[in-house]
Amino acid sequence: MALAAAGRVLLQAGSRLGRREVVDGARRFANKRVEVEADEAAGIAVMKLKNPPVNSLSLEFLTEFLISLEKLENNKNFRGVILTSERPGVFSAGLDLMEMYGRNPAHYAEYWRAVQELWLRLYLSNMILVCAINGTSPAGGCLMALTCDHRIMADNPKYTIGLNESQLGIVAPFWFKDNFVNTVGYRTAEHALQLGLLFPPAEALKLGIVDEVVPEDQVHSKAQSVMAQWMAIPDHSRQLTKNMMRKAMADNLIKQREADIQNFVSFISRDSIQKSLHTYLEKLKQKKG
Ligand SMILES: CC/C=C\C/C=C/CCC/C=C/CC(=O)SCCNC(=O)CCNC(=O)[C@H](O)C(C)(C)COP(=O)(O)OP(=O)(O)OC[C@H]1O[C@@H](n2cnc3c(N)ncnc32)[C@H](O)[C@@H]1OP(=O)(O)O
Repeated sequence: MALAAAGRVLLQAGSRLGRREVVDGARRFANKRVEVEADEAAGIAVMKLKNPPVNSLSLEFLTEFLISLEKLENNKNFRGVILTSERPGVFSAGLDLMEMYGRNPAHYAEYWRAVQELWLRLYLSNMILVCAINGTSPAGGCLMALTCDHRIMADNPKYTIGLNESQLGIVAPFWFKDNFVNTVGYRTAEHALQLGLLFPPAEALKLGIVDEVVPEDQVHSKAQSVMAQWMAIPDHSRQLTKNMMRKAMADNLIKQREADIQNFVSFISRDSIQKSLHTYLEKLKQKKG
């Protein structure tokens, strides 16, 4: 119920944005920040993150992404989604720092609800989610990948993935942590989260953050072939199994959703945290100069 209500709010927000949907022979639809190549006959869609310059998860992006995902969820012909970046090199730079810096509490609350919604929708999706990680994927970008059923990363040592929040002076919330612990195990998570480590593909593979590393030009073909393997499993048994594995962790957030929002708002509003974000943003700017 809570999920459905939040979804409606996002849909309303989406229509307020007034984006015109572009339909190309019923096989492609796009809003400004997400491009969907939908092959209804095959039952597979490719969702491309398209929020330049670095696919940060801004409120507008989250709204548009959730609307696109819901369209696919509501069409029973779609059984699988491949998530990837339209801009090879960066899968996603994670949460949009500008949504968490210098805003008011009401904005922080709205933003955090949308971040929760993204995680819940992806984590509990009945569809098969394969992540084709064709670039760097820190923090919220890594979290998006962690919600998927299978992760394939491009073999480029320049790309990294992980939960680096502590390096920014912020803390990965409990549900980021739980998703990470369930993927890599407690000790690895404890170590990586405290240090805010980002891992290149080979190390990410060793730790189980990703399932496969393939040459950069094969990420998409590999994602398609993995999807074909998963599609061969009957939906009902796969979905029931997925739900059995994931429901408890998602319920844990659902039951304390409002408290988690309040925690986030009071944490992110602290002067000390705003100062840390300011310093980090300055560092990102200086890197350029
Ligand atoms: C007790 C606890 C209770 C409650 C919990 C509370 C806690 C808070 C937890 C919040 C969780 C947050 C998770 C996150 O996702 S935080 C975001 C982490 N992301 C990063 O650290 C990535 C930062 N970016 C980079 O490292 C690089 O940009 C990247 C490697 C991705 C790409 O490099 P490239 O050289 O290609 O581009 P840049 O020149 O660096 O960037 C281009 C412009 O984009 C801006 N930028 C980059 N990342 C972000 C971002 N995440 N959000 C907003 N903007 C971003 C960058 O500043 C450049 O801007 P301009 O200078 O061009 O204006």
